[in-house]
Amino acid sequence: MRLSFIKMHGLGNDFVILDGRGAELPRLSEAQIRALADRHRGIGFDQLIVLAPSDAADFAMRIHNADGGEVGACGNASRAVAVLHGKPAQVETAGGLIAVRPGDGQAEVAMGQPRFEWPDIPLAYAMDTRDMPVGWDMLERPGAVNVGNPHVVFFVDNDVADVPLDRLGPEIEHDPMFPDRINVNVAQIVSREAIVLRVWERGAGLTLACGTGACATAAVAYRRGLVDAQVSVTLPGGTLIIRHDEGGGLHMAGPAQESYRGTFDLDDFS
Ligand SMILES: N[C@@H](CCC[C@H](N)C(=O)O)C(=O)O
Repeated sequence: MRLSFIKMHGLGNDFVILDGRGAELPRLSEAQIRALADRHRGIGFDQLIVLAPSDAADFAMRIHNADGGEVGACGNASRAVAVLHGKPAQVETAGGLIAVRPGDGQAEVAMGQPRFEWPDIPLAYAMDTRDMPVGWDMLERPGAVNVGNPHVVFFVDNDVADVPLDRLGPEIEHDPMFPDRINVNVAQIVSREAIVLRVWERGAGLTLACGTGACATAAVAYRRGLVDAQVSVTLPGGTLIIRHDEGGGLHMAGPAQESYRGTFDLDDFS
């Protein structure tokens, strides 16, 4: 079966989007998604995004990591989908309803309320999620939050590039403390308005940017009183603006672009 796809990215975090809003698409297996995600033998992407009709919103967005697993949220893909849709919309995700508003080559997303209760992250057992009494090597006392997907956030004094995230990221992602695994954020607070961030993404590894990681980091930093309600978060792929509204809801703004369109034969990836 031949399928059309749209390749997009947000700050270099890249996606293959299958648009099933008009016609029903076959459900891809985890093995098929992994094969498609392979950057040498497949198309290559960090996340596969499948758009579908929704009874609860304008449309639904299903998100799969490169390892095939389905997850609740993807900030950068939400902006990409907003740009593709071309007008404001409510979008149903497994992590909840979000509202997207596209602009010229960029989009804003109302991501909803951050959740800080330990069962909501989830953690394996009760713990203060504002300042967790745990550590891995030089990464200590993180905060945790669920912004539609689970994140742990470490703050470091030095350059985030000095942290061996390729080694510590997978170790923390798979720690039994996180029963659903976890996205691992390492952040440096530059000022009350600016954060520098690197992210090891659950199911995708090191990416050039993670929108939910930026939201999670801003939320944990704001909860600790380290930053103002609006902050810029600079990742290897570029900068996002994250804002807390008066009700505590998170808003993300930043660029997203289409790269190219193509087709593939699903039988080649079975
Ligand atoms: N790249 C994304 C996050 C994608 C999902 C994440 N890896 C997870 O497993 O929850 C973003 O921009 O937020």
